[in-house]
Amino acid sequence: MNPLQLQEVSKQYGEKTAVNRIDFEVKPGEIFGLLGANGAGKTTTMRMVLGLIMPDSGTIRWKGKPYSTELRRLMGYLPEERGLYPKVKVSDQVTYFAELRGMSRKAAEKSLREWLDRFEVPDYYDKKVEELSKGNQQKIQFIAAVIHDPEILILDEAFSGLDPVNVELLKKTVLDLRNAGKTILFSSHRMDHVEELCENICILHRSDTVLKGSLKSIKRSFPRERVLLDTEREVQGLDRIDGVTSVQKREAWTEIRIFKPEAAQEILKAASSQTDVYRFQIMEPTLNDIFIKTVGGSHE
Ligand SMILES: Nc1ncnc2c1ncn2[C@@H]1O[C@H](COP(=O)(O)OP(=O)(O)OP(=O)(O)O)[C@@H](O)[C@H]1O
Repeated sequence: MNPLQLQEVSKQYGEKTAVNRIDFEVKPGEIFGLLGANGAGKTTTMRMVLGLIMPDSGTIRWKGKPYSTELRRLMGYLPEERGLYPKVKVSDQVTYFAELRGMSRKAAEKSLREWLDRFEVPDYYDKKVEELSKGNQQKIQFIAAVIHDPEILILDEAFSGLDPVNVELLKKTVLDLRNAGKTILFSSHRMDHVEELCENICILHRSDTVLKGSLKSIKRSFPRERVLLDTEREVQGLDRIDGVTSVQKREAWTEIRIFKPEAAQEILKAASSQTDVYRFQIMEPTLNDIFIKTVGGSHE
């Protein structure tokens, strides 16, 4: 039985449907991607998973059981709206959160020191939150979500505000947590992060589920409409090939958008008849392409 199961879960705010019959399960050792444009229903879904709001209909089960306050200890949450107190010391603040989730003060202090060492910021222990940069406050918020070693972790825009080095650090940490068997619900507008981390995804659009399944199979179900071409000399006439939508020269290659699969072979023919071809690749769509195709143009 999977640790997190949602069946036909719906939530209304007055006349407004925020989430409409959402259905998914997350396995242990899995990072599940919850995606959607602004206002699609992601936060509402996460708040229901956390037991902060109750669904109007449908069921949510945590390790096979309905909600109880005991579950709070099982769950860790990194909210999109960060909630640290600026004037309070990191150690007081994080150990307080940990104690709320059932940890002893001593164990929380020990764990906090270990996390700060891991994130290479041991001296933050005695600092006030307001003394830290935004990105470093984010690391502390992350530690506050995981310090009590939760089994189910809900991460909403976990890497926002972080520089590329810190993004890698936190990404690796999330992968380590996955490898340790945690069940992770991951929401982000950064499709490249979702692509790197998630095995299965669900895309919401105006409260409805519009795409769900493994990232691999979703990608295979979309046409390949991008060709990368690198040649000795510039190839003439690519934009006149039937089925070509656009030709864009990048620094190291040319990217050609097509809407007919046959156009790819015509591109190769044209290129090899004119010059040496170093690279010709028909790319599968990126998650970004898929997202824009699925919800683009008509979100809130
Ligand atoms: N407390 C509330 N009262 C009334 N309407 C709400 C409330 N919370 C959310 N909504 C509405 O429910 C819908 C879903 O909102 P939700 O915050 O879940 O979206 P989201 O996918 O998390 O968006 P974002 O990417 O912008 O964070 C929106 O139309 C929103 O206006």
